[in-house]
Amino acid sequence: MSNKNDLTVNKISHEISSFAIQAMLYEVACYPSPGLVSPISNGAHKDMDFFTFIDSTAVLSKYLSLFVQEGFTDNSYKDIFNNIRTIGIEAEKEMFIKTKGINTHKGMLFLVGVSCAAVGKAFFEGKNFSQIQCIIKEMTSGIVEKELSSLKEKSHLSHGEKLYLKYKNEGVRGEVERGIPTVFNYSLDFYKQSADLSLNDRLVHTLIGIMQRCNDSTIIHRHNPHVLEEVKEKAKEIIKVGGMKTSCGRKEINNLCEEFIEKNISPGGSADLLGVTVFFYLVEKFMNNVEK
Ligand SMILES: CC(C)(COP(=O)(O)OP(=O)(O)OC[C@H]1O[C@@H](n2cnc3c(N)ncnc32)[C@H](O)[C@@H]1O)[C@@H](O)C(=O)NCCC(=O)NCCS
Ligand SMILES: Nc1ncnc2c1ncn2[C@@H]1O[C@H](COP(=O)(O)OP(=O)(O)OP(=O)(O)O)[C@@H](O)[C@H]1O
Repeated sequence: MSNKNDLTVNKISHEISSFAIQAMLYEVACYPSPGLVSPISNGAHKDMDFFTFIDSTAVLSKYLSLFVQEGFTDNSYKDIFNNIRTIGIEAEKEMFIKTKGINTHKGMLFLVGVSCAAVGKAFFEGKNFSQIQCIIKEMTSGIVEKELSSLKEKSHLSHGEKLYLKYKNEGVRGEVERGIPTVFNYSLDFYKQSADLSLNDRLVHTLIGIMQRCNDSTIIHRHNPHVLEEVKEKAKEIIKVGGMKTSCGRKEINNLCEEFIEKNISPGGSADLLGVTVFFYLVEKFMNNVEK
C-alpha cells in the first residue's frame, strides 16, 4: 500500500505509465476481437500482426512516463496539453520507425497520452479520480475547432481531417475534447460489471460494448457512416443476447470476426477506447488504495 506522502513524481510516473502499458497489451492480447489484430488473427489488417503491436508498445513505453511527469507540474492545463503534444509527435515518429510506417497506436497514443498527463496533474493537485475527466476536458477544450475547422489550406490531410471535412466526424479529437465520455460514462462501469468473466472474455465483452457507441473514424475512412451505424447495431444485438456471457453471444462474436475480415472492417477506435478503459480501471484502484 503506497502512502500519499512518499509518492514522488518518479514513483507516480512509473506506476501510472505501467498501467498504460498493461492496458495497451491487454487490448491487443484479447480474442476473439472482430476485425482487430490479436495473437490468433490479424483481423482486417494486412500490414500488421500481434508482434507489430508488441514492438510498438515497447517503443512507446518510454514516452508514457514523460506524459505523466508533464502532468505532475504546476503548468496550466493548456500548457500541459501543448507540451505532451510535442512529446506525442516525437513518440508517433518513433512508432512509425519501429513499425516501418504502419499505424499501430496513433489513436491509442493520443488517448493514453492525454490520460496519463491528466492523472499526473490530478496527483499534483491532490485531486481524486472523479475529477480526472474535468482535467481532460479543460486540457483539450477547443481542439476540434482549432485543429479541424481550418483544414481547407492544409495540403496533406490525415484520415481524421478528411472525415471531418466530408462528414463532420470529430473522431478521436471529439472524444477527447468531451472528456472521453465513452469510457467515463459507459465502458468503465460496463467493465466492472463483467468481473464474473475471465479476464480475456471480460476484455472482448467490453470491446463489443464500446462498439455500440464509438463513432469510429477507422470504420468510416475505410467505408462510410452507414457501415459504422450497421456495426453499432450489430454490437447492440450481440450485447442483447449476452455477448461473451452466453454461448449464443460468443457464436455471434465469432461470426462477426469472419464478417469483418471479409468486409475489411476494423473497429480500431473501439480497441483504443478498450485500452483506455482498462487504464482508468487500474488507475482508479490505485488511487483508492493510496492512503489519503
Ligand atoms: C490527434 C491525432 C491522433 C489525430 O490523428 P487523425 O487525424 O488521423 O485522427 P483520426 O480521427 O483518424 O483517429 C486516429 C485514430 O484514433 C482512433 N479513433 C478514431 N475514432 C475514434 C473515436 N471516436 N474514439 C476514440 N478513438 C478513435 C483510431 O484508432 C484512429 O485510427 C494526431 O493528429 C496527433 O496529434 N497525433 C500525435 C500527437 C499525440 O499522439 N499526442 C499524445 C498526447 S496529446
Ligand atoms: N488490436 C488492434 N488491431 C488493429 N487496430 C487497432 C488495434 N488496437 C488499436 N487499433 C487502432 O486502429 C488503428 C489502425 O486502423 P487502420 O489500420 O485502419 O488505420 P490506418 O493505418 O490509419 O488506415 P489504413 O491502414 O486503412 O490505411 C490504429 O490507429 C490503432 O490505434
